Amino acid sequence: MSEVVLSTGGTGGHIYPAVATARELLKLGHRVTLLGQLGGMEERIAAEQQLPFFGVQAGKLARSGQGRADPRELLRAGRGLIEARRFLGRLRPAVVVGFGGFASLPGVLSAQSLNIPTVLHEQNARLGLTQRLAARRAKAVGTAYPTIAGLPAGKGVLVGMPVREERLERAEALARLGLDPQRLTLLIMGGSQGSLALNNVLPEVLRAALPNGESPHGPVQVLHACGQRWLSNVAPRVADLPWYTAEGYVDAVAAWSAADLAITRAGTGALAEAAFHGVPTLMVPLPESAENHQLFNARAVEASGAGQVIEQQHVSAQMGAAVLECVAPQRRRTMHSAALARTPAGATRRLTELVLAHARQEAP
Ligand SMILES: CC(=O)N[C@H]1[C@@H](OP(=O)(O)OP(=O)(O)OC[C@H]2O[C@@H](n3ccc(=O)[nH]c3=O)[C@H](O)[C@@H]2O)O[C@H](CO)[C@@H](O)[C@@H]1O
Repeated sequence: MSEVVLSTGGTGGHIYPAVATARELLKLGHRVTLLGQLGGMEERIAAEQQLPFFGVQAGKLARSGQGRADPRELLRAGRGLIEARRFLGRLRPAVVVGFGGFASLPGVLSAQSLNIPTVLHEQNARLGLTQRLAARRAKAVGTAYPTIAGLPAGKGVLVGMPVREERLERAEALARLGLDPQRLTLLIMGGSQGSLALNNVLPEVLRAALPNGESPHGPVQVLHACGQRWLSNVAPRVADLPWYTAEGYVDAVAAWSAADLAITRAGTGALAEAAFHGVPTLMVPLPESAENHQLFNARAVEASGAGQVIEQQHVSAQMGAAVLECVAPQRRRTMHSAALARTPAGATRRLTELVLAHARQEAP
């Protein structure tokens, strides 16, 4: 049995893979602690999931990946390093796993300074800032994509992105969501908060592209997960369209099980779920994502044949035609197979195995 510390925080994209790995380690009889920012989202999620948590201060080393950091943030980062070092020095875990994001930095760098083995998980197709600082001294970097920009040679091991490996029958999923089984289902999912840029244009673009919800390849319905705070803006604009449903937040397992095609941002969480469910995606990368990593994610999926990139400034002009092309049966089948070929099934298990392979053996 090993003591494992999982260092994570900041956004769901960094936290949920850590939670999945922690659960798998517990199942195997190991001890785990989540290490993150005091008062961060990770502290709340750890409590909900009943996982032990240790909080330290954390600070951003750069503003959105560019520019100089705020000196107060640097001070917090420095204090976090001292606090994490003290904690790890006492606990002496067999391995520390870093999931990226500024909140994971104190745990990973202080583990490396104490010669505790570290393994990283990079969720995006471009190595994030925290991971760049830690990759050279890490034992290995588990990756969600086959090729990662900025990764030192010989460190990467493709494990995939941990996702909820649950699937519903299409008919059951459609019934749960109150959707019509006779229509193809187009899911719009902008990320956990929705996407203002997609919300602003897609209702009108799709109204024009799919008159009465009809396409040359059969009737289509839209399920638009627009984000809770945008619902009062989006819902009235589609209230007269019986084939267009706007929801603040949808049950992701049901939505992906029902979908035949999706329009998404290019966060790895959503893209990995799309692959698990075999759903082709028209991806609109978030231009403001740190160091434009979503464009790297989207290009990787596009290269696999499972999706198509439409940059944000071209959504109004190009999305309608792209949807009509992708509902054509032959194109949809090809993209569906390419999506399934990217399945992240087993990612949690593979990452856990990688972590344990580098854990220091306890003295007999
Ligand atoms: C803005 C930003 O920088 N986002 C990053 C963040 O993703 P972030 O966590 O913001 O977004 P993702 O697309 O990765 O995941 C969104 C998650 O929300 C769920 N969902 C969404 C809407 C809904 O109605 N119901 C629902 O359940 C989706 O199923 C998915 O699991 O971390 C990811 C992994 O490091 C990165 O790839 C993303 O680029």
